[in-house]
Formats: sequence, structure tokens, C-alpha cells
Amino acid sequence: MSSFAALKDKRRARQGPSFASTSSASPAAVPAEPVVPAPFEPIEPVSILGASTVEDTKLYVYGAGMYKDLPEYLEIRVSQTRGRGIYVKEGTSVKAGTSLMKVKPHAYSLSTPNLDAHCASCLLNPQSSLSPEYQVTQLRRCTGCLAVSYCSSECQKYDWKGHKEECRALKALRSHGDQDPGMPGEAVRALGRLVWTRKRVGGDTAWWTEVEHMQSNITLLNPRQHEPLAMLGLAVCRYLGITPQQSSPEETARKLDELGFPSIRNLTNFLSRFQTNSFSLTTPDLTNVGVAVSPLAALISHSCMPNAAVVFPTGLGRRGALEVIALRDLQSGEEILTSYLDVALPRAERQKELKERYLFDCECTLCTRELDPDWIDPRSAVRCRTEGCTAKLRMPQPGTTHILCNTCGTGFAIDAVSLQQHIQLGTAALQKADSLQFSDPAKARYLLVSVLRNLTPLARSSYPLLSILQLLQQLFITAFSVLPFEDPERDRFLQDAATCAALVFAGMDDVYPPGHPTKGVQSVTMAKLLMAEISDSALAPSPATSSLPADMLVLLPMGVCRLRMALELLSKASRDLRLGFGKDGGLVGKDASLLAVGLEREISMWSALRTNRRIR
Ligand SMILES: C[S@@+](CC[C@H](N)C(=O)[O-])C[C@H]1O[C@@H](n2cnc3c(N)ncnc32)[C@H](O)[C@@H]1O
Repeated sequence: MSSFAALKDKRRARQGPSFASTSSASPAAVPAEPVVPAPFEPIEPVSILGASTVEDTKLYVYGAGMYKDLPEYLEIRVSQTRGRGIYVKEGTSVKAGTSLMKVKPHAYSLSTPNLDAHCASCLLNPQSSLSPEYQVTQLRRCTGCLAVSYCSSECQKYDWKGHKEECRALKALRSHGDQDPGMPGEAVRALGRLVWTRKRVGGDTAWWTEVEHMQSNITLLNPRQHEPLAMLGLAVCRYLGITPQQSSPEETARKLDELGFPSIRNLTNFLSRFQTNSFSLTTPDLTNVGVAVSPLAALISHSCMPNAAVVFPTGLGRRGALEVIALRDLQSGEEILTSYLDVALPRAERQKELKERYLFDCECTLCTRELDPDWIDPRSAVRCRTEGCTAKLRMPQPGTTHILCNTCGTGFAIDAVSLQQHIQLGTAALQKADSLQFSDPAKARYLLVSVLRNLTPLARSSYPLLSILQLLQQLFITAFSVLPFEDPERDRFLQDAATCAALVFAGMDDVYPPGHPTKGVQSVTMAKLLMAEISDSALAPSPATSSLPADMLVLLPMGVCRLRMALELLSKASRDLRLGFGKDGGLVGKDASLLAVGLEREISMWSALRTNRRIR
């Protein structure tokens, strides 16, 4: 049986870095050959105010050599409301699961806690949830900077051009001794890579022009938002070896100019472009590990009901690329839309995040629909308490004491005021547990379990319940994975992890669009939990054996029925992942197919054994 051990340290990989050298890797020494893209024509300015109605768009004209990864069936158009976006050309259509573009990001960086857990080039990590076939076995730290790690000399060589200057800068920071300012954050390191690559390839290349043409929202920032940008600017300058405090203004200006920034305003615009256009960097199993920049993929507009997703199905570097996958069939002339945030968040949270970071008010179909008084948003709903009734009911307004289920006709008492208070407490506990999950997972678990009891009236898809269950699932996985098989606590944590997985699985269906890769990954996680070895004497979850509230307990089958359920989930996941990650479903999809083959064999063996026993 495939063990679940592979999943156990998925989160540990995000713990704080240790700078003790674990590496015996020899420093890569591949000289950097500048890559100069083909020359391009000057960009024709496009007036986006020219469009007469919201839906009107006009073709965006850009220089030769730019956006060379844009397939010929897509085009860049400009709309009055959203600026540039990517559209399916008139007369063409696209099938669900198509990889709409495959791009090598201009730059990407692992977040600091991930630096010694993931390969800085391909992103894979030895403790991922993937089967050994799709895993790397070890990481070795770069002996130059002692900061980034690689899974192989191939990955180290592949990354050398991008890492060379970074290696020097990180080494220089370490040599500050007591004055060591600490590891710069992922944004600073990614910005550093962009600046050094510009220096190498030249500022008059299509590569850099694409960066310069990313949208800057600087003029829309309020004074409060300028401060973090200034702090980021200072951190970037220090990282690039520019110390305005210790140099004359002329010296600082000269150094900035050498790096391609003729003025401070020019540098600030560059930082604002980065903030508006950077992506979350995720592993093939969707763990968030850092930040990436791709000016082409960044042209895609946002929708909370996306028709496409940005993923890294097989990792990066020599192993893969950033891909944009069509989640459903796309019609001729349709705009490609990805989501800039987690669509499981309720409208108010999404609107707030989009306004703060991207400075626009979202008017997508979901945001508009949620204003319809007749529509019940599964992200903010309570559930009918009648057994067997799966109806979701509108979140009661303050003052409500009684609600009626329109589906089964049952009415029940509810205290709307205290429910709202518990939602607030739950949200606060979620934030706290999120920050504690690596340093004190037991406390994080305790915090979440203690708020869960008061959130049972909520629908499983509701915020913050779904997010709490997702985090708890991970915390239970970590808890059971480190315990020996004989430890009775292990079964308890495993059962609780499987219960959370089942609840998350059900809740996700209502909030993520069909084909969304998150759902496929959750199916595989749940299947792996069902496949994890559990002792014959394991007790079914009950209030006495589980830390979850009684009415959240799910009776999952044991023995061969449990394996059959896992097989069903894997088959479903394989189909879903081919949509969400394209082609063969990325590494998680391949893993699911591989696990399904092994499991089928195991189930046949079980069945054969039982038949034999009956014959005798
Ligand atoms: C990553 S950029 C997308 C590309 C951008 N439209 C351009 O022309 O470069 C994000 C910016 O695009 C605009 N945008 C994206 N999606 C939008 C939407 N659904 N509604 C309004 N503006 C949107 C906002 O100005 C946002 O700050």
C-alpha cells in the first residue's frame, strides 16, 4: 500500500531557514552568455479611452519580438474598463484543458522559509506529497551564498545565469557579520534578478520592454500605500549595493542610472509594476512557495469566476514553465480571465484585497451576482440542520432568531448576532493559526479546534469554515505523519485528517469552478489519506476519539471499501487534473494515475484473498 508518509512534511518545507551549511555541492561555474532577443519596433501608444462602451475593445499593437510566447490563436486587446487583456481571436475556439501559454517567468524567487526546502530552480522538494517517482531526493546548498539550494547540478547550472549576481549579493549580505540585515524577502530578491538580467541582456531588448510595459498603478496609490513602496525601494537599493544613507545624492543617482533607473520615480514605477503584476509561485501540488514575474501572463485580467488558471504543472527551470490552462471551452472572441486571489473568499474580502493591491472594484459575474438578494452565496451561508437535507440558507441578519429551510420546510432557532461574533473569532483564530502552523502546530491545532465548535451552523463552503478545515487537515497530516504506526494517537489524527479532507472536498465543490486544479489536488490528498495505513483496531471517529465537533464527524469506510473510495477519488482526480493542469495533469495528475494503478492491483489482491477464504 502506498504510504502517506510522502505528504507528511509538505508544510514543514515552509519552515524558517537554517544557514548552517548542509551542502557539499561544488559551485556552478557556467559563464553567462547574454541572450539578446530580436530587435523590435517602437510601441504604438494605444488610447484606452477611445473605446465607446464597456465591452468595446481594440487591438493592442506592440513591438516585434515582444510577447513571443503568445500563441497565434490569442491576441492582446484593450478594454476601457480593464486595460489590456488577452482574448481568443475571432473565429477560433479553445477546448477546456488547453495550455493557453507556456512561459518561462522573467524572474522568480522562493520565499525565505522555502529557501532550504525547495530547489531554487525547478521548485521541487524532497518532502512533497508526490510519490518518489516524481520527487527529488535531496537538496544541496549553493556553496557560494549558502542561501539557495538545488536538487541537482543540472538545476544549479540551469539557474546559474540568473543566480550569479544574486549569489554575490547574498554573500555580501552575510559578510556584514553583526550588522547582517537578514535574508531579503522574496520580492526584493526577484526584483534584484530582474535588474541584473536587464544589465546582462540590455535595456533596449524586447525582454526588458515587456517589463517596462507592465501596468504601473503608482498614480492611483494613496499616501498610506506609498510608504511600503518606499521601504521596498530602500531594501532593493541595499540589496543591489546602493546605500543612499552613506553616499552623496549624485553617487546614488549615478549608480541607479547604471542599473537602468534614470530617476527615483523610474525606480518607484518599476516597484509598482512588480506589485501589480507579480504572481504567487506555486509547486506542482499548488503549495505557495514564492513569487514570479511574467509580463505576458500578467496581461490577463481578473475574474472571481475565472475561465483559466495559472499553474506550474511540472515545476520550473529545466523541468517546466508557468502555464495558463483553460478551465472550460472558450468561445471565439472571449476574454481569458484568471483569478488574482482565492475565490473561496467571500465578496467583501475579495473586493477589499483587489482594491488594496490592484486598485480596482471587481464587477465580475460573481461579484455582481452576490448583490442579487435572491441568490445564496455558498461562501457566506448556513446549512439546514435536518439530517439528509443539503440546502444552504441565507446568512441570517442581526436580529434573526429563527430561519426556515425552503427545501425541506423545517424551521430552527438561530442566534444571528452570536454567529457573526463567532465568524469574527474564527477569522482571527485562522490568521493566528496560520502564523503558528510551523513554529507551534499543536497550538495552531488547538486554536482552530476550539473555534470550530461554534461554526457548525455554517455551510461547509462558508468562510472561514472551509479555510479552517483546510488548515486543520494539513495540521492533522503533520501530526499523524511523525508518529509511529503503533501509537494510538496516530490513528486518531489520521481519522481527523481524513474527516477534514472529506468536509473540505464537499465544501470546495460549491466555491471553485469546474476543472479548478485546487479540487483535483484535494481529491488526491483525500485519496492518499484513505490509502494511508490504519491499524485494524482503529476506532470510527466519535466524540470520544475525535477532536472535531460531533456533527462534523463523517463515517468513512474501512478495509477494502476504504480503498475503493480512494480509487474512485483518484480516477476523478485524474480527469479533473487533466483539465486543471492540462494534458497529463502535471506531476500531481501523473502521480494520481500511478497511485490508481497500484491501488487497483491491491484491491484485486484483497478480493482474490476473500474469494479464496470463502472457497476453503
Ligand atoms: C496584472 S494587471 C492586468 C493587465 C493590465 N490590464 C494591463 O493593461 O497591463 C492588473 C491590473 O489590470 C486591471 N484589471 C485587471 N482585471 C480587472 C478587472 N476585472 N476589472 C477592472 N480592472 C482590472 C487593474 O487595473 C489591475 O490593477
